[in-house]
Amino acid sequence: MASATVNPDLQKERQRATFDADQLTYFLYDGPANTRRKRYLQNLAVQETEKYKFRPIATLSQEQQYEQALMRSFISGQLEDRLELKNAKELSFLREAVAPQVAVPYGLHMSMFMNTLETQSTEEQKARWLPLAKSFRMIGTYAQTEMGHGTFLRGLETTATYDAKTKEFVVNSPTITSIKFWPGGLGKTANCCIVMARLITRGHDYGMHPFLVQIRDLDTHQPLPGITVGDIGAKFGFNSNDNGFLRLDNVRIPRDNMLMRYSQVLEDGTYVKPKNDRLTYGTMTLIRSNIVGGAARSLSMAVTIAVRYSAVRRQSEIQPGAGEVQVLDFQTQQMKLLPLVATAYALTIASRNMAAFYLRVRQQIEQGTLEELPQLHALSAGLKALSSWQATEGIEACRLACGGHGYSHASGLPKLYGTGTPLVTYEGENTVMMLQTARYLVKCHGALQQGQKLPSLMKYLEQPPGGSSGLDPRLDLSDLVTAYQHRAARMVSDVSAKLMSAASQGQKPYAAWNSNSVELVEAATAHSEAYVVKSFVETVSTFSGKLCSVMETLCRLYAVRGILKSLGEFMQDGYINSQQAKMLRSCLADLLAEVRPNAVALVDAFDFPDAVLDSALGRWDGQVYQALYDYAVNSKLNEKQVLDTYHKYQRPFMESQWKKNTTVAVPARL
Ligand SMILES: CCC/C=C/C(=O)SCCNC(=O)CCNC(=O)[C@H](O)C(C)(C)COP(=O)([O-])OP(=O)([O-])OC[C@H]1O[C@@H](n2cnc3c(N)ncnc32)[C@H](O)[C@@H]1OP(=O)([O-])[O-]
Ligand SMILES: Cc1cc2nc3c(=O)[nH]c(=O)nc-3n(C[C@H](O)[C@H](O)[C@H](O)COP(=O)(O)OP(=O)(O)OC[C@H]3O[C@@H](n4cnc5c(N)ncnc54)[C@H](O)[C@@H]3O)c2cc1C
Repeated sequence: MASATVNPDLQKERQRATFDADQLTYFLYDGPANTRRKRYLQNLAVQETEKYKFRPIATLSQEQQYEQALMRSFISGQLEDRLELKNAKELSFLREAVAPQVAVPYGLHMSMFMNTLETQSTEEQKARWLPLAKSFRMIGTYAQTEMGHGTFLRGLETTATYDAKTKEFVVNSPTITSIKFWPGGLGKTANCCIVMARLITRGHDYGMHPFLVQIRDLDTHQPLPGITVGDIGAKFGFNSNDNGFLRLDNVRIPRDNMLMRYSQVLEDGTYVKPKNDRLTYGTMTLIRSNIVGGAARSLSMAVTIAVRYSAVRRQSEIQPGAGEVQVLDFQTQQMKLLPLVATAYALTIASRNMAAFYLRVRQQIEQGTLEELPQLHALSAGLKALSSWQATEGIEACRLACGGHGYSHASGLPKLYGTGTPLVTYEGENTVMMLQTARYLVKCHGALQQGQKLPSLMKYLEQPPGGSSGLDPRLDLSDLVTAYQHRAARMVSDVSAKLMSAASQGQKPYAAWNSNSVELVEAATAHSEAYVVKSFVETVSTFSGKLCSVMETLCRLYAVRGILKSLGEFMQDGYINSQQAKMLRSCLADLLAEVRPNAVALVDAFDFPDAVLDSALGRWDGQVYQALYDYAVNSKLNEKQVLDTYHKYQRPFMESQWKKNTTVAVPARL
């Protein structure tokens, strides 16, 4: 990433780094060869996309955004074919550079639709559908959420009623609230979808199951009879995606359009139960695992922008008369940004472990072993929630840390927030996800009380209550992990005790659950944080040399900042005492100062090309003022010096005001 003139402050930042940022980049992208390949693909994608001179997406109408997103996918498709790309990671790097932070209408086809076909269809169904889906003859989406229900899946109202006479299902949206609402790409792009509907056969309702429903003609793209489909209108962000609605009026589909890998309906209408009825939820679990990595990447982009800008931005003095300083030299600015750099790395590492765990359990499921499914569900739900909360809050904090220019779309930060914040809601609303994790934690606690052994991830709950932390100013990494585990174990134990005590006083379990749900969410958050800290510590311990010491410092910063944010939870049972709390506060200041010289190198290591950051403030060369000026000059409003609106509205308005006082003498020039 060479540039003719790099801002001297950024240049100095890079020279003063105490470690080789490339080594960290190699870690992030799995070695030098893969890094070179990633750079090659992204450079190519950027060069190709630049030819189209796309206008910034924020300046476009909803229709234009949708059109631009489709064009970007078209460019990506051409490149993918030319390069014969198959590898999932390579595809994701290419697509990231062709459509940076653009929610493309085929997103749901390529993720949830394909995955549901692959994991929930029989071999015969796969043979029938996958070639059509892979060649984009079928373009699908995942239609689960309805107007009335997104979270409570047992409340879905869409029905698929089996008609044994014709060997068909009749799929129906019986009420306004049963209309499918929100699925990505559903409005205008998809010609079919997985409809999640309540299966009814022989008069019995078996709950939510997946069905393949064609909604548009494969040739004319016109909606089929019985289908009312469209776009749901402008949203907070994501406007390049045609999130849609779908109303099904007694639409008939063949029996074998039900995805029958796990449960089946035989020709005579007999229902065959799955081994575990939660297997139907499998696609959501995959996407939740992926969201952890997506959240980490969005936050990494935001901190890259904010840290580089803070190194370039000079404003105010620290020492009177000594000249204006880089705003990154203010301790308060370091406090805003450096823990977020640490968070970006912490989540990146956790997401890798999450992905590996997902793959392992998925392989077991393929072989019919479901033992680790509850653990996978609990971990993916908790990490999905934690990572998307931390990333969303972090992106907004980065925007605020960039002052006025952060508010401009030129900063790239509003776009990151717009595509980042729905992660909190979709694929399982975060509070609801934390409560799922809490449900598992309480179960584990109960199992422990009965003397059962816990799975490895939960072993830490076995530690005896009480005790005190060994934390001292050396901030031993294992002491930090133990502190997080102790806090989570204590919170799980406390809230479990409350539930048991409520039960012994005759309170119904559901009522006790609800009246303790704030604490349950807190306990699940503590558990998820303990996992992230442990993953971070275990990973940095595998580094060596200067990189190791830089990453250990960053890891300490993440952990110490987290303790101080929730200090009450660590001190409640006296595990951390007030002396240690004081000590941690001064350690935090030291850690900020220690990370400061490496701040720019740490974000450089994420290796985002400028086009991916799409930010005037986050440019690699630091030429932010020229970029901001270019962005301003290119505003649509500047295309003409005097706009038609001047004659249409402004002038008549001014004249109406002049009439009120005709005696004012108006000079030719002011
Ligand atoms: C790019 C992306 C675009 C976006 C796309 C979307 O948003 S698509 C739309 C995304 N929409 C959403 O994400 C919707 C979010 N809502 C849901 O996922 C569910 O309705 C629910 C989990 C909230 C409750 O479900 P419920 O009422 O059926 O559950 P319950 O609480 O009564 O628990 C029963 C048992 O099931 C277990 N279990 C649950 N889930 C899983 C799982 N995945 N795996 C394994 N197990 C699971 C649970 O642990 C419990 O086990 P236990 O303790 O009995 O042994
Ligand atoms: C950009 C975007 C894309 C989407 N894409 C798709 C898609 O492709 N396919 C699809 O099917 N859906 C999609 N969705 C829908 C999404 O999955 C749902 O919005 C999500 O699951 C949350 O459900 P909800 O909207 O019903 O929220 P609600 O459940 O109504 O949440 C409202 C509030 O109620 C609280 N609440 C609800 N239940 C509980 C509970 N049990 N305990 C405590 N609090 C509770 C929540 O915490 C929240 O604060 C998308 C949504 C968005 C924003």
